[in-house]
Amino acid sequence: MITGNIEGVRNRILEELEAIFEIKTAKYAFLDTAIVDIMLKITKELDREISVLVDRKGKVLEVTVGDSSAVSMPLVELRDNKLSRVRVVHTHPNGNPKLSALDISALIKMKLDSIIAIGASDHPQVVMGFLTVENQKIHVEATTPMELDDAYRFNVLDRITYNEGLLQEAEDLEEDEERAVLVGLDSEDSLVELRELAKAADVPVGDVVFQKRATQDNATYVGKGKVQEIGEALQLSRSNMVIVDDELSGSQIRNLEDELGVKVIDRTTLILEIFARRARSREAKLQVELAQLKYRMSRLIGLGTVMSRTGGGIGTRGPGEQKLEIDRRKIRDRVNDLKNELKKVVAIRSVQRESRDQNGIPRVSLVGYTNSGKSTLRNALAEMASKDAIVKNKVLEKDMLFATLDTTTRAIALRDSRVVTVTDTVGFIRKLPHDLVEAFKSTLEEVVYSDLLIHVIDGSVDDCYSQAVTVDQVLEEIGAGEGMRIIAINKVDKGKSYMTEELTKLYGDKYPIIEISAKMGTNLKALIELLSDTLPDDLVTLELLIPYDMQKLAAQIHDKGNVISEEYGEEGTLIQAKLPKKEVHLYEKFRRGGEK
Ligand SMILES: Nc1nc2c(ncn2[C@@H]2O[C@H](COP(=O)(O)OP(=O)(O)OP(=O)(O)O)[C@@H](O)[C@H]2O)c(=O)[nH]1
Ligand SMILES: [Mg+2]
Repeated sequence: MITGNIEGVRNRILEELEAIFEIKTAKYAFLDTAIVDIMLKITKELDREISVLVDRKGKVLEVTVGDSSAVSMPLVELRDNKLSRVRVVHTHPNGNPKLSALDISALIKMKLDSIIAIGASDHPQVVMGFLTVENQKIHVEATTPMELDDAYRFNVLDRITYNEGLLQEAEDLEEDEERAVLVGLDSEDSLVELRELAKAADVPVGDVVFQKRATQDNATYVGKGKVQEIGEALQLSRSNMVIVDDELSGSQIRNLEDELGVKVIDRTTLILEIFARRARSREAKLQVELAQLKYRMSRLIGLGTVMSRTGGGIGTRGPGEQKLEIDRRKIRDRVNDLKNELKKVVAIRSVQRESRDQNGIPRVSLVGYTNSGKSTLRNALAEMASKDAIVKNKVLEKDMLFATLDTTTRAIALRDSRVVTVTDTVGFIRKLPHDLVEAFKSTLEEVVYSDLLIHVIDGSVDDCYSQAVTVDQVLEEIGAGEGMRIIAINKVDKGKSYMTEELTKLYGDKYPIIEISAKMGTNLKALIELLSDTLPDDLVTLELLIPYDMQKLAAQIHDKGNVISEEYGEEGTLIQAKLPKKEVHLYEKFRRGGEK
């Protein structure tokens, strides 16, 4: 009996198909040539797919008209790690032998021995897909398209029994782990970065699909054909999630999810997710949650407008719409709570900042593209020049994006015993969602109020120039474009990209440039020297008379400042010295001529 979509199919054709049941296929071959001939002939006549179910002995169990997913499974018990002992061989009327997303999902779901597609054209080619095991996971392997003759010579049985062996040996096959297919339009570079972002969020990447086009498709971001390709990539790489390289509207997300049947998230959502995982201070956590909620709300509104445009008739305020309303209200409430809490935290912080201001300690901030080595540099400087042990508090330095989410400040000592604070900041990144720049403004406020910025650049990558420009843009945007700056070209131990020359052209006239390796400690002393030279001198010249019974104090002055002259008088030692401004109050009682 022929199954499937046989409506309107003439008896003559059905009879020809019936003949397939009588033809036995040799054990090792994928299908007998006579069967393939009939399948190809009828596919052409009907312009429909013909599908044949064959068991491992070469016996045909079913012949179906229509797509292969319509094949009904024989009653085979599918125990774990065992294949179904049947394979599906079918034609593709469009002539393309490549396995479709449906083919692959049938292979996996029915644990078929194999799925084999024959492109029905004047020059038919064959692709075979098999289940195998890779890294403790079920994996689909597909052959490249073969000529029919080669396909007949291919020993399918060998391959199947070998793979089944692998399946049986494998214990605890992991299946439900998240894995993503990345999709982008912009540039391949941007996709490389998206891959790094996915890594930072601990999401393995199954495959990458790129479409060169200038604008997004309003409905599905990429074009129709690409959506199908994404579907295939999902199946082939066994991924269960799509990450898109741009911001999507609520309706784009919904359309893609409908068509692909997996979770779809956009670049911003991914970045927010990473921020959420890395945020450590109360303030950063609040800011991230706020940004996430705002973003989610804007997507909900997107959905809402779609609904109200299509609605207006029956059931305009159906359960879906009401739920959206409730969601929106809940989010709005939470946003207000967060904003209030954030205000308090920010108030506390500005008090802290004021007290630091009064200390008169110059502030240095490390800025730079993510992964440029800011945290490594801050640690190295702190270790080298810290005055007390408390400063040893190490920050996360990982080869991951956004290892640092909080601005973390440490004190270090310069020449002349001057102390400066060095603040590590969040790494910048291209296409930083605007909401996020807003949300992080108070974290970056530190940067705005800094006396000097050290712009750390990973000089080992060719992308360094455009990364530096991105950083400049963000600095401009937050109002930190002016002011003193040192350009630190980092990672020189890894070798310099030719693009560092362009950096010299860009910055050479404006800022001092120094090449360093934060990791190896190369040139860090010189960097501290440069800092001492570049920062405004906050030393004050004092004339002091120190009584002879207070020689400890005299020793301290030698320690902390630069002694210009020293005379021994009747009442004590007359010292002229440069001392840090903030310590002036310690010597108030002994001052002679006052500040100079
Ligand atoms: N070879 C080499 N690697 C370095 C150097 N400096 C930093 N790295 C490495 O680069 C990676 C990133 O360093 P981080 O200090 O975390 O970079 P970051 O700029 O703080 O990154 P974010 O906090 O994500 O913005 C780490 O694996 C470091 O070990 C260097 O001078 N040479
Ligand atoms: Mg860092």
